[in-house]
Amino acid sequence: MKYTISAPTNIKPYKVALPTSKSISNRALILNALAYSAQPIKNLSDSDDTQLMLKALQSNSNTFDVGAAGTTMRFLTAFLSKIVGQWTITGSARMKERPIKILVEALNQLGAKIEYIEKEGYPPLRIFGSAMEGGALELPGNVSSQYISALLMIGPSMKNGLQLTLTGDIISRPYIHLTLQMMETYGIQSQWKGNVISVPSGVYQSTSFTVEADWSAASYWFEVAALNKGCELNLQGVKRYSEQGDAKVATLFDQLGVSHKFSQKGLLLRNTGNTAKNFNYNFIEQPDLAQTFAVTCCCLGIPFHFTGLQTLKIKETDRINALITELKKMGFILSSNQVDNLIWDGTTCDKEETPCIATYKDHRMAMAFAPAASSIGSLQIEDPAVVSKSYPKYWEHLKAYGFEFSTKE
Ligand SMILES: O=C(O)C1=C[C@@H](OP(=O)(O)O)[C@@H](O)[C@H](O)C1
Ligand SMILES: C=C(OP(=O)(O)O)C(=O)O
Repeated sequence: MKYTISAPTNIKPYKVALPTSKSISNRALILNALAYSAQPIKNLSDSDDTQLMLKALQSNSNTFDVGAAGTTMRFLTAFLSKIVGQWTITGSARMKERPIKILVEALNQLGAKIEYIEKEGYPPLRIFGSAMEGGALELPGNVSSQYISALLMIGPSMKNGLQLTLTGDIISRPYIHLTLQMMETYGIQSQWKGNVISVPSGVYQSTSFTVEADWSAASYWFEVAALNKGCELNLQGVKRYSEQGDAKVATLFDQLGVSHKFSQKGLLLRNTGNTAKNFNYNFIEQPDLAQTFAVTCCCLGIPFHFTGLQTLKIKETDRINALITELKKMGFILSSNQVDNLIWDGTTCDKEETPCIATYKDHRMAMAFAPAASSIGSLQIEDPAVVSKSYPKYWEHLKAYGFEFSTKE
């Protein structure tokens, strides 16, 4: 299925009921389970990734399919390792290509027993769960922070707690801080000094928890504001002092012609039209924002140099190549060292008349490209249902704002 999306003809102020964060929801579900808490989590995300976590935690089966949900795969692998029994965990075809060896080796060193069912280093996994000893461990911090968050959350349940020494350049740090901060909400205080994180052995306390709105989802609305002259939006539910690293989107978009103001009524965005000449940024702490910025900068004609993208190749798709291929259809020639950067120096080529954007089973490809209809008139988005991974109501909200849609099978 494909959507053909056309730019809104009438720009009117719009209030966006943002979805809540899948990252926070999935941590809350694991911490609630570890705390044996019967208290409900308020505002739990309606995303596929969170619904898959919920289903797994409520299931009586010993086999789990987590689809394309990275956090669900990584957090559940650690969680199941400390529960006595034999478990199988699998996922989508792409999940079977996303590495998990660092986490598996760490868990095995801490006393778990995990085997690869198909390819060494990748899901599916067979987990023989048991009580874990814990203790000191060295772990690369430069591949995925999700391995670290997964280990930290089960740290208190290990006999000797956990002392993780992170090696290499630590990526996605805000997600690790988010984990530690949520563990503290559930009664366990850890320490992060230099590259060592220490978690004491202990017992989580049951608590009520409310999930806040998702700053990564908010980024697509900053893009809408940047690409529509006269645009005024009111984003509901985002916290000003959030632990979500993607909250950085608000100040970064100043350079892309969007002002923001926190008020009692919500976060107010306004198109100012004042844009920078170039945009250079290191996305090491906000990897999920890279696609939003690449598409916005191209549409605004702002050359860019992005660094810190070393995790993009192992996400839902190889996001570096997906961006290069799809932006070319819109007339923009990008380049990359195929490791950690993405550059647009302003070079253009002929644009396809109505570009048909492939989404590679990646929700963020669909969400980042759709607002580009405002700058090129119209475009097509393939497999639009992918957005349900983090933001199921995205299309409904874009329609309500004024984008026009037609469907093709
Ligand atoms: O912990 C989390 O909730 C996440 C961590 C990040 O992954 P990496 O640590 O693999 O970069 C991020 O890209 C992902 O969307 C969610
Ligand atoms: C990378 C992402 O998710 P995950 O790694 O949890 O699948 C994402 O949502 O952009």
